[in-house]
Amino acid sequence: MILSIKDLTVSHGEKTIVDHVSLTIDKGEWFALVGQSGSGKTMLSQAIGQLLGPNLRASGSVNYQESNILACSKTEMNQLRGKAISYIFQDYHGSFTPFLTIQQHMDEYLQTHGVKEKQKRNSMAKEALESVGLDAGFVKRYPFQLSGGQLQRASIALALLLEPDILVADEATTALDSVSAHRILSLLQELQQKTGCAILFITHDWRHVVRYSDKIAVMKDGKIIEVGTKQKLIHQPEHAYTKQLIQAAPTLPLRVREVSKS
Ligand SMILES: Nc1ncnc2c1ncn2[C@@H]1O[C@H](COP(=O)(O)OP(=O)(O)OP(=O)(O)O)[C@@H](O)[C@H]1O
Repeated sequence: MILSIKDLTVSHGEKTIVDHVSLTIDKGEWFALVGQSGSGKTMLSQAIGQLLGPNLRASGSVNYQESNILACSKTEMNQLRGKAISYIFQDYHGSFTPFLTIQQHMDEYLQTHGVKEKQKRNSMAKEALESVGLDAGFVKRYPFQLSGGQLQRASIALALLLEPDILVADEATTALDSVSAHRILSLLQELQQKTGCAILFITHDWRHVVRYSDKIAVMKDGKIIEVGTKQKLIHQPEHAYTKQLIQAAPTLPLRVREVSKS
C-alpha cells in the first residue's frame, strides 16, 4: 500500500463536501474515482496533497510512508510535492507560468529537490521531454509556443520528473480530442509501468475507466459508496447508484450496460 486515507472529511463552513472517506491505494495501481459532477472527487484529490483553498477545512488522515500528509508543514509539503505526489489537471495551462521557459519550470522543481548541478538539471529536463515524445529542444520554449496537446505532454513530463509514487490525474484529458486523449493515457500507462507510480484517475469517461483502471471507487454526495476491482465493479456492481452510472454511460458497450441491470 502506498497511500491510506482514513476518515477524510472536507468542509466549507457548515457544509460537508467530502464525508468521512476511507480508501487505500496500492503501489503501481491505476485507481479510478468516478461519480457525478459535484460529488467531491476533486476536493478529495486536492485534500490529499494539501491543495485546498483557505476557505476549506480537511480532517482525518492521509498516510504516506508512516506520516500523515494532512499534518505536514509547508516546508515538508514542498519536499513531498513532485516526489511523493504529483498532479496533472484538465487545465494544464495552470501548471505553467507564461514568462518562464519549460527548462525554467523544470529547474525550479529540481532545485527544490536538491539537484544542484545545472548540467544535470538540463539533461534531466531534456530526458523528461523526450520520455513524453517531445523534442528535447522544446526546453527553450515558452508555454505559449507549444500546442495544447504538446503542453499537456509537457505538464506530464513536469509531473513525472521526480518519479512520484502517486500521480493524481484529474480529468487530465477532458480538454483534448479523443485521439489525443487516448495517446496521453497510453503514454501515462507506459510511464506508469516504467516508474511504478500509482495513478488516482478522476474521469467521467467510462471507456477510459474500463480500458486503464485496476480498481474503481464510486463517489456520491461526498461519500465513497462502492469500491472494487474493475472486473467486480463493472460486472457485478452492488450499489444501485453504481448500476445507474454504468447504465447511463453511452460510451460503454451495450452488453456491459445490460449486465449491470441484473
Ligand atoms: N473552493 C471551494 N469552496 C467551496 N466549495 C467548493 C469549492 N470547490 C468546490 N466546491 C464545492 O464542493 C462540491 C464538490 O466539488 P468537486 O469539484 O470536488 O466535485 P467533482 O466531483 O470533482 O465534480 P466534477 O466532476 O464536476 O469536476 C461542489 O458542491 C462544489 O460546489
